[in-house]
Amino acid sequence: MIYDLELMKVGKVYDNGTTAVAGFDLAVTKGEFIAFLGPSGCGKTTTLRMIAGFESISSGDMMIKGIRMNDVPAQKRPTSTIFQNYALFPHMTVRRNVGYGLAVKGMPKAEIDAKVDRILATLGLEDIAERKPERLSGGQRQRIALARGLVVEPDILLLDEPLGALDANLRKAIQNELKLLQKNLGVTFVFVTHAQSEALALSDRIVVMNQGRVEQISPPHQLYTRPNTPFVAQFVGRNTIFAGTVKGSEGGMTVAETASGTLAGKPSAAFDGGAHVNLVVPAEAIEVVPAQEARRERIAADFGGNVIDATISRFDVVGHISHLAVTLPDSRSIALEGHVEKYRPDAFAVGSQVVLSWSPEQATVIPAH
Ligand SMILES: Nc1ncnc2c1ncn2[C@@H]1O[C@H](COP(=O)(O)OP(=O)(O)OP(=O)(O)O)[C@@H](O)[C@H]1O
Repeated sequence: MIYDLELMKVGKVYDNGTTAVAGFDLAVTKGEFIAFLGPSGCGKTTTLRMIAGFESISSGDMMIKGIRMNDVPAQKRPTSTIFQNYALFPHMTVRRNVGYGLAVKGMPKAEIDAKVDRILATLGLEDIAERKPERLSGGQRQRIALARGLVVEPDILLLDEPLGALDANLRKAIQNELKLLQKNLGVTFVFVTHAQSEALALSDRIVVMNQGRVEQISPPHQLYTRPNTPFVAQFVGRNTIFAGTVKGSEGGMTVAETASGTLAGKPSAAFDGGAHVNLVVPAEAIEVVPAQEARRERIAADFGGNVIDATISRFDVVGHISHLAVTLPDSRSIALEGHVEKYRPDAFAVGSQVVLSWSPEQATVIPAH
């Protein structure tokens, strides 16, 4: 199979000796929307720049449509890049900004005009075609940058935090537009972000990076519900992690002994008895029951043994949502929420005892390291 983009053990060591990226493996099919997600400094931008050709590749191979690109200069690669600041030319009209990439390639004017008109129409920019970008809104400038990237008909569009300069509401609106546009055009997008909500909302698959390495590559839902590593469990979603050692297996679930008792979850790999593991429990999976109502054994039976005692340490109602904080016996605090009908203020007073439980299916057991 020929992929649109392939990274094979790609690495980057900067001249000062900094290893920014190591052993990066990824295969992207045509039309996929891929996000690189990770904390500042994890190597997302470096990887994007190596794909674009703005940064040399220190080791490994990078292929686009089966052709090795390591030594192909940036302007000869079938990629376009959109930067966070959009890098628009302030003195040029929108139309000239969008057509610039075609003009430098020496394309005849009539052909440029036809392509520019088409992309301006696709992005709803016809009405501002003769204006200059400095007089336009952030959202409009973002669309112009997108038009400029797409007009050259790249195989792969590379986007470096392209929504970072927009305010929260506009960001949401443009996210939806971007996703629709990408699906309609069928162009492969590789997108860098440190905002997990953006990666989860937009991508077909997310590459989570940490200290120059790939931690996990998964579709959003899987990444959110089934983290493979302790880093991903902490970085994505709202998970509580219980460290423990494996006792055995029961009905396909791994049972582990933890400081909070014997807990069970779905294994992410095969574990031997005694193996050090982390049991990852998403906040969404946790049920809170007042202790006086709680018939502990019944709940333990219903939830495959997963029961922990806790104390309510905060309770606020915002609109129709109750926001709870519960304190575990080991002093950790977990923030939870639910409809006010489910978590009623009178039943969950601050200081009252509660029982937390979750179904083992919804917890994931991962290696501790
Ligand atoms: N030109 C450079 N020379 C030396 N080191 C660099 C250079 N550019 C980046 N680095 C280092 O490489 C590592 C990865 O940086 P990179 O910019 O790729 O991370 P990032 O995940 O994109 O971060 P951010 O979200 O802050 O942009 C960091 O340790 C950074 O300090």
